Amino acid sequence: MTSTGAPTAGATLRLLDKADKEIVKLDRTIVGAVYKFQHEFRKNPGAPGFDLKQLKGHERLWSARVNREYRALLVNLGGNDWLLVSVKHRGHVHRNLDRLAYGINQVTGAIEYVDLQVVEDDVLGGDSPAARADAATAPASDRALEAPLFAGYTAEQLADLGVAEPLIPIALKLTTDDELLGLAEYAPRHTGEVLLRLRDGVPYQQVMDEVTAPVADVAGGPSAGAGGEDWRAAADRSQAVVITDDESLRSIIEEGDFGRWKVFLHPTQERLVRKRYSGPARVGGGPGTGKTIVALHRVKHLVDQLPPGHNKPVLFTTFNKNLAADLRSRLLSLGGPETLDRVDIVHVDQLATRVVSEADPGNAKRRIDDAQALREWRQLLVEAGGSRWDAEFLCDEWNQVILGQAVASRADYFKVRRAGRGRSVTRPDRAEIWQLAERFTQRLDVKGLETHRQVAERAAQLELIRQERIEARRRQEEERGGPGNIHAESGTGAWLRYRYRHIVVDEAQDLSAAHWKMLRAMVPREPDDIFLVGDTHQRIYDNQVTLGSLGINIRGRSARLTLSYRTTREILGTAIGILEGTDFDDLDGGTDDLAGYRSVLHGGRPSLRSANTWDNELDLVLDQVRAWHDVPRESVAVCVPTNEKADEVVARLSRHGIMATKITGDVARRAEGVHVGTMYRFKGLEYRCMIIAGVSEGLVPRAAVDVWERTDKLRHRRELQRARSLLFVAATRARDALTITWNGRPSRFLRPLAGTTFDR
Ligand SMILES: Nc1ncnc2c1ncn2[C@@H]1O[C@H](COP(=O)(O)OP(=O)(O)OP(=O)(O)O)[C@@H](O)[C@H]1O
Repeated sequence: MTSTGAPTAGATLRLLDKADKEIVKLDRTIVGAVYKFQHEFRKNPGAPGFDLKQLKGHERLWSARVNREYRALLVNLGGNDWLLVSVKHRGHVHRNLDRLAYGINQVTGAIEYVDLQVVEDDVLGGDSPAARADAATAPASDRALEAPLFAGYTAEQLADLGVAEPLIPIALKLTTDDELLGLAEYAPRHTGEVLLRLRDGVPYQQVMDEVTAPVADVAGGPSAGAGGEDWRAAADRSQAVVITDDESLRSIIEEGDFGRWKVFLHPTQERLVRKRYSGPARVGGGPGTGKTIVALHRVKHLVDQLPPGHNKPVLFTTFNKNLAADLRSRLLSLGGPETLDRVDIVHVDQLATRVVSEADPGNAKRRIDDAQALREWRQLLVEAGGSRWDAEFLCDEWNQVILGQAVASRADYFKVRRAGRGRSVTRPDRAEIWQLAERFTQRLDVKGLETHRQVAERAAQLELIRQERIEARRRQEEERGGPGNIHAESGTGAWLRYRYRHIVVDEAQDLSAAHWKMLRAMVPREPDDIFLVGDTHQRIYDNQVTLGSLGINIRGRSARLTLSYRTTREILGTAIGILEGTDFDDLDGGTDDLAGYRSVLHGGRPSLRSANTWDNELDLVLDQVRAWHDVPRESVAVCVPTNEKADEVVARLSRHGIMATKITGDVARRAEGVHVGTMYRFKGLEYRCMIIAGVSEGLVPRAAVDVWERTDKLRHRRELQRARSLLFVAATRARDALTITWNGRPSRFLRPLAGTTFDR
């Protein structure tokens, strides 16, 4: 090893993705020494205590002393710019100098580091077939024992896909899935993704298109970085984070997996976050692919581009109050108060309420949701002595047709198109329905009630009027050669302007047409105006829209994330099984699917368990929760189809000394004990261990749904789809373990999982 005239000024220190995972496994005292090390190293890497040395035979790899026993391994990016790739015992470093491999990936252009000794010893197990086969001394007969998993590919083909070069010989010798999963856990992330996709049987070209091409693009094409000279630029393309203060490393290490999203964006996520879009953009993708993470980073990115000020030109909105509260705390953790100060975070119905209250400050009506509105319809029909129409149909007609298309009069209702409504109605039918709708609105008025949908429609209209006024003024001023979109409102002297400069929407699949109309009118049609993330496979409210027809044109600005960070491959397989045989839309009149959806995480198979009665099923739930005794209670959830069942689960767990809390609209993430709730409540949340109970025929889907089969086939299909998506959402909340239980007949949605082990 050559000693150097190491620099004396302060240094930039970055941390490579996965080095954190290695550090976290070290003894606590060593982790403490690493914190101290990074603090001192950033001040002066040349300080004698570090004994900074270039490793023998390595052009860019250096070692620095963390304590007596441990060494930090650092890649020098040029000058005083360093990348921390590993912390290892000094004995290991000395013994394995020729086994430490690093370089710039020829395809992704990112820096990768691999300790081949660790791969063989820890990942493959020193005596695994692959490790044995890798050793030059291994007898040929051993190597022939099992067929290698990637026998059908050449080293060159794997290299073209971007598999880390030093790992290719090992990859080609892997013979079991356990070895492959071990390698994927350790290897640079892209390598793991490629190999797992190939192993899943995905054709070579498809892996190239779906996994490699999106990342190769980031590097500016497959050969970017091939010269390998510009290591700083390569570091920018790598999954690495600059350690700016003492807290940054500590927060990654101590928050474990929960803190990684803040720093290690996948290149595909990063690109979506930073891109300039010429108009509205949409990011789709299956559960747990980081859509919310992308939305959070996007908001921060937009704020970072703003000129200084004290206003809030960025709106960050989502479907409900709990989710909005969650976005607020995560944005605070990501960007600090400076970011939060420039962002209006509010859920979409609250936003609509704000608009309506501003226009009509005296309005003291109480807002009710769809379920309460349906109850009002039922009562109205009882009081009216019945009708040919049932409450569900009328409620839907009122929401989708009368409110949805802003039908203001009887005459308009006679003319309105009812596209997408399964049951056709004649002119006399329309007269009858209109009369009932009028009675319904009067009833709400008298009771001082207003549905969220009514508020959203009214807000949309108010915002459209406001937008027309702004645009009219803008045109006038342009004619006069005046300024942009700030205008004195006639008569009042007040300034009238667009409410926001950028809007970012999470859970976009559940917003209604009225919500979109309102949002569209709140931002000028300029680049980066609307950025929405969502997954139509997770739509659990009946709000199918075509964004293009609502003035939100996402054509050509639509992307999809496919790598799940939450769910294991095993859970994902079960969840996808639930959706079998159904089609989904893309929010814009086309179709969407989960092609390429995958995970590199690995865990136990979901357990499917049946009981004779609900009471016995409650015992199964209790046993399962007890079996997860080593998991913090707050990371365990039980999800059931009805409120009553949620109460019963809470009661059963509590009776046996297990703290449990029912999650409601007001209580979610921070509730103490095991979280219990109906499926709707779990939207957007995640847990380490999850039980979905009560998945019996008659409950999932509700028995009432099949009534539509005879009278309204379209509606029947929609209701089934919604129930299926609800179960899908629930199943994909689980990070590590999933148990599904039922009593009596299992739900028809579990049928595609028949191949899975059903435990009795
Ligand atoms: N780049 C990343 N690095 C580490 N963790 C990540 C990354 N991206 C996402 N995650 C983690 O993956 C999990 C899922 O992310 P997120 O909630 O954003 O997914 P989503 O697509 O919005 O999911 P859903 O549609 O199910 O609500 C979270 O725990 C998040 O912290």
